[in-house]
Amino acid sequence: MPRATVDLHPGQRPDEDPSLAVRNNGGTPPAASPAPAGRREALLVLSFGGPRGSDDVMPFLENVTRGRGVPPERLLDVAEHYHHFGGVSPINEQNEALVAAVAADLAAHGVDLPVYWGNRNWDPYVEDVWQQMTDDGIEHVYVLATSAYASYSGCRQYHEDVARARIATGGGPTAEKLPHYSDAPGFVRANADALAAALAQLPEEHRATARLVATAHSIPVSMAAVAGPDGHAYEAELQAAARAVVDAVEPGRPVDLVWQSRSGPPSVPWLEPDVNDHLRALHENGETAVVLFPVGFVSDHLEVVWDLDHEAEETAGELGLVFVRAGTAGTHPAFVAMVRELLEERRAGAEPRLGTNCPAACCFVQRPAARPA
Ligand SMILES: CC1=C(CCC(=O)O)c2cc3nc(cc4[nH]c(cc5[nH]c(cc1n2)c(C)c5CCC(=O)O)c(CCC(=O)O)c4C)C(CCC(=O)O)=C3C
Ligand SMILES: [Fe+2]
Repeated sequence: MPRATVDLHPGQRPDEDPSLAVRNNGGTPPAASPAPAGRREALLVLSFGGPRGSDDVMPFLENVTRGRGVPPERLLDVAEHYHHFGGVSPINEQNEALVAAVAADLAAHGVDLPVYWGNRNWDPYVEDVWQQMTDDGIEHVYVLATSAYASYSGCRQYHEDVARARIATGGGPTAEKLPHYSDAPGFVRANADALAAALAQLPEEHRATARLVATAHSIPVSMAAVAGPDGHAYEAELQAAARAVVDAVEPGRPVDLVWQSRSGPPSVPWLEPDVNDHLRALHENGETAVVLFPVGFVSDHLEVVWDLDHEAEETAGELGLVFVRAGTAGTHPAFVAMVRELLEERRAGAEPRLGTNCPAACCFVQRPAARPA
């Protein structure tokens, strides 16, 4: 079966072969050569997408889960979460705000580069924005995925989105995905400031003792096993990010990493423990207050505003746990500046200091075949 992705060999550059979709350096540093002078370049913020109203919800969910073996009961459940907000996902507004903040920051720093936005699962689709960039004469695109971590869902699938868009448009600009950035100082700073603000919201008597709990989207155990070049990079990067965020607030304070928003059929194992089970365990251990910080998400997605602010908060309430949920990176100036730094590092052809590049072949997951209708 043909694959809709293109792998580069270590050290190979997309410029050498315009049919190659995504520059991916095979785990070696990118070639230390600056962007060719006069090349028309752009930044693309590439995201997940989300519905804009109730009529969009089911078609959006069908886009997300096509061929993924997600049971219909789970889909109806998640549809209800969206309907609770009038079918409007918060993610679109958040991406618009990020694009505006990044464009303003680039302009303020004299970087003359247009910023585009496209999604995997909903309008504006990546295929359409690719056509737009082609029509605008863009020759090369740097791709910022709105996901900070390794894994098929958070990294590899965004490479596939670019490849699909290039196939749909017969080429268009060459592209390189900026590295995932969970360890970039700007990302850590943004999350640390949010965590500090959340701690400050706690009643005084709980501030020093509240349990700090980082959360991230659960993924299937099989997907976690092949994340990153040596496997398990999703969990490892999350552990490191949770640690770094807490250390920036209060060095050495204990932190737990737990999982939220599991999907898929119950028969398929996903990363555990679930955040709600973890809250119960904390309560049994005598904890009285908890600060949750969703370091696995770059903005307050539906999973954050529903699964944490509604479900986890309710669990905490039942247990009598004092509960505060910290914010996400969003448009924190340090996070916005990080985007410029990642970009400038690549444009200058400098040795990369920030982020992690996945080798071309990692994070592949053998998907179950689509179920017959
Ligand atoms: C690792 C990861 C991220 C973080 C990295 C990244 O950001 O890319 C993420 C983000 C997101 N996931 C989102 C929404 C959904 N994810 C689903 C399903 C799934 N997610 C998975 C993983 C991840 N997902 C997986 C393994 C599945 C099972 C199906 C499959 O194998 O692909 C489903 C189907 C219903 C369900 O079962 O939940 C929905 C609706 C939204 C938009 C939210 C909004 O509207 O604000 C965002 C940002
Ligand atoms: Fe998801």
